This record gives sequence, structure tokens and C-alpha cells, in this order.
Amino acid sequence: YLWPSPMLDELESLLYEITPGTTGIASFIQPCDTFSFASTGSSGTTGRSNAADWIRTAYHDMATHNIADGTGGLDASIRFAEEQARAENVGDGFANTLNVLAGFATRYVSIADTLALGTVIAVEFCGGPQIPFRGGRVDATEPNLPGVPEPEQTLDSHIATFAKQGFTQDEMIGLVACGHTFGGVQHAPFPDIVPELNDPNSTESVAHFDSTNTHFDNNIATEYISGTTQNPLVVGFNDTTNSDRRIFGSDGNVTMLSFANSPELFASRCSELFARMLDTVPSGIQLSDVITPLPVKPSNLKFTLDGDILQFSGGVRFWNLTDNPNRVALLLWDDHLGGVHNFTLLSLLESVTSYPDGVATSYRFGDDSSASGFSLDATAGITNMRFMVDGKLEDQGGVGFPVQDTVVFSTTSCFFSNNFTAQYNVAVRKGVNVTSVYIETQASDSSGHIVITETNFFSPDSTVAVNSAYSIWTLNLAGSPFTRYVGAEIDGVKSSMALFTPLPALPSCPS
Ligand code: HEM
Repeated sequence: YLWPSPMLDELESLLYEITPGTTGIASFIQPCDTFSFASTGSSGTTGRSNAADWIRTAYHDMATHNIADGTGGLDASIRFAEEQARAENVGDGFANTLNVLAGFATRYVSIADTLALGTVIAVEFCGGPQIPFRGGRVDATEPNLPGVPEPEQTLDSHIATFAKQGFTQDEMIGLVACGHTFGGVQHAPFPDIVPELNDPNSTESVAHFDSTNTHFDNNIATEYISGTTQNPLVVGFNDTTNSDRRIFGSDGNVTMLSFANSPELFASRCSELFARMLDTVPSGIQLSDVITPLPVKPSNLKFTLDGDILQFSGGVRFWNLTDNPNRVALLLWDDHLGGVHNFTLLSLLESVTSYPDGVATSYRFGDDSSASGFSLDATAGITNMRFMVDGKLEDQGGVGFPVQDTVVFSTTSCFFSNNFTAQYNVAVRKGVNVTSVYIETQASDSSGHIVITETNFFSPDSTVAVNSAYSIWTLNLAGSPFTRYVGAEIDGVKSSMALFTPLPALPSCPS
């Protein structure tokens, strides 16, 4: 895809800008036995894990899908209390999962996409294969109909349930084995399957599906085939609830034998089946192409108008650059007057983050924390960027990296401390068809879904000219600024920019 694309840009960052153990979604599953909700003892000895909860949650959310009428699927309907209260969704694993993953949802990234990302990242960071990830799931606005299988049901009913979800019997065997390479069955929600274990290494009394329950591997199959399995849904004392035994054996063990014989086959089949599971969405929802890392990605672009100067800052991330101690990295840009300029990036190396699949190298240009920003003449401005790295031009196949300096934050913005009100001054470029400028305030509704409300600026006839290029639109707005953006409708298209520095950084308004 081409930058910029707000949703894909954010999803790409969530997937690939990961410093193992420290940032992003992966930090909640490293090490893989991390469990954030231990009631007693330390996270590693509960027998539970965030990773297992996340995978089970994605399955239970998806399992409401009805392929016949296209309803249900991975749409975060599991966040509704009514779904979590059903017997088919017993346990607190869903609430725990949402507690962590929904926090990564934004106005552009749905909660459903974060649930899908949770499975992709849990599987990959805990020893499993990469799962191709598509974005664009849409959050349901109400609970789905029930549809999750339960252990005491018959094999025929399980085959029918998976068929309703869109999976054949073979795929059912595969998907259950892939899911059950993580986690196990807890005593508390399933006292008829697992007794109190009195095990200091499993303080929440979890009987695991295989001996490596926080690691993706084919032990779920090798232990089953060799007869050493302790899987409580295979060798449980109550045969009625031995659903894995019935499912795994339903094709004469052909599938499980193939998994036991080949870890590679197991991994590739699980990658495929997990992707199918995650991409099972209500009909009418169009998912994106598989998201791969952008080779070059600008980030955090920010403009501030200060008199006749446009301060410009931001960063750029390169993916998998070859080592080059003599690297020359340039930002080239075009202005509104037909000029072409360049700026050397090398001196401003910001950070290097790594990920199992690649290395991200970031450079920063401009510096909004000091006065020595990257200054542009306001009239000339900027329209498009390109990068030159090690002599190679990076311009998205000739498109370049378009930037807009039409609506920018003005340093004349200020703060009235007596009534906690900000005066937002936004500079709008003359000669551009701007029909409205507004503040977007971001909040969550009662079901955790992110909503945006718009507050319009005064109309253009009340504006003040700053210079020949820009005039100011003004709005006074009380309340916290941390979830505010400025948006504008330019040539009939709405776009938003995260331009505002946090309110406390605004100078006091002249009294
Ligand atoms: C007939 C189908 C299935 C049945 C009857 C079933 C049943 C169960 C049961 C009873 C538990 C214990 C939950 C707990 O104690 O909190 C469990 C856990 C789990 N299931 Fe399934 N399952 C099925 C299919 C799947 C599928 C298709 C997946 C994913 C692809 C999956 C992933 C998991 C995971 C990861 C856990 C561990 C949760 C944890 O340890 O917190 N299950 N399953």
C-alpha cells in the first residue's frame, strides 16, 4: 500500500515496530508465560498465560459466524457483557484479553483488529509461524447470536458447528490442534473436567493441553499420537467432555499423525488456519491486502507556523537497510513555488528497533523540543517528500510522500488558566479550498468503541491574516487536550492531523 493511509499505517506499526520485550502488544506476552491477572502468586506460576487467553478469545469471537447468512465473525462482539455471560464463554479470559488488547484500538484501528493482532503476535512471538495479517475488521454494535462449541457436545454437533463457521472437518481438527498448542483447562470454570490441582506451578489449577503450553509447537500432536498426552479434553476422567479425543480421532488420526510427523507441516497449516479464522468476518466487510512492512515510512509529521516560518518535524523509518557505516540519507522536498530542496538525515539518527522479521532504522528531521527546528519559508511551504538513501531514491514508485501544510497549528495558540480553556489558533493556507476546520475530540462510548466529535472553528470571514500565505482561524475550547486533533475539509475531503501539542505546553494567553 502507499503511505499515507491512517488505518494501515497504524496497523503496520503495531505489527512491525516492536522492540522485543519493551514496546507494543508483544510486551504483554514476553516472556510467553506472562499472565497479567494473577490473583495470587507471580505471573509465571498461575498456569495461565495472556497468550493463550488471546488466542481463545479470537476463536470465541469468530465462532459466532454463520456462513449461510454472513452474520457474526471476528467483530469484537465478545466485548458485550451479554456474550461473556453465556455458558459457552465461561471464564474471565475474554475480559482479561479485552482489558489489554482493546487499549491498542484507536479511531482508525478497531477493537476487532486488535483481537486479530493479539493472535498473530502471540503465535509468532511464542515460537509459531508468521500469520498473514489483513486489517479492516469492523466492531459489532451489539452481541452476536451464540455459536461457540462446548466440550460435552457430540462430534456430530462439533462438525456441524465448524461447518456453520465455514470450516470442514479436516480444518476443524487442524484449528483445534493449533489453538490447543497453547493453554489448558482451568478448574474454576470447568470443575467437572479439572479437579483442584494443588500445584504450586499451576496455582489456578490449569490442566494443560500439552507439556509446552506457552510455546507453539507440535507437541499437542506428538503427545497425542504417542499416548503420553495429559490433555484434559483427551484423557479427562469424564469421557463426555473429551471433545479433543473425539475431534482428533474423527478421521482415524490421519491429520494428527501428519502433524506429529512434521513440525513444519503443523506450522504452515496453523498459519493458514489461524489466518482463515482471523479473516472470518461478517459479510460485506472488506479486509485489506496482507500488510507487509513499508520499506520507507514517514511518521509523526508536524507543522507549526511561527510568523513567516513553518517549523516542520517528523521522522522516517527504513526497513531492513543493509549495514553502511558511511550512509548518506537525504530528505528531498518540493515546495509550492516549484523549488526542490534537500536535508541530510544522518546526523539525526533516532533509534533502531528490531523485530524477529526485520530491523527498523529511524531517523528524525526537525526537532520540536528545541528551537532549532527544521524551518521552511511559510510561503514556499512543502508539498511532497522523497528520500535518498545510500544513493537510492525512495519515492513510492514516483508518487513521492505527499504532505499537506494547508492547515497547521499556530504558535499564537494559548491557554486561559482561569477557566482551563485553550484558544486554538490554526493557520489555513490561502488559495486552498478549505470549507471547514474543526477540533476532533476522541472519546470511548459505553462499549469501548472510539468515537470522534467535531467542534467547528469560526468561519473564514472572521479570520486574521498572519502573512501572505496563511490566515488564522480561532476556537476556544475547554477541557483536556490530550485526545484532540485538528481536522479540516479540504477540496471536499475530510482529513485530520495530530497537530496539537498538549495543552500545558501552550503559553498563557495575554490578559
Ligand atoms: C470443539 C471445539 C473446542 C472446544 C470444545 C474447546 C474447549 C476448550 C475448553 C473447555 C477450554 C478451557 C478454557 C478455560 O479453562 O478457560 C479451552 C481452552 C482453550 N482453547 Fe479451546 N476449544 C475448542 C476449539 C478451540 C479452537 C478452534 C481454538 C483456537 C484456534 C481454541 C483455543 C483455545 C485456547 C488457546 C485455550 C486455552 C485458554 C487458556 O489457557 O487460557 N479452542 N478450549
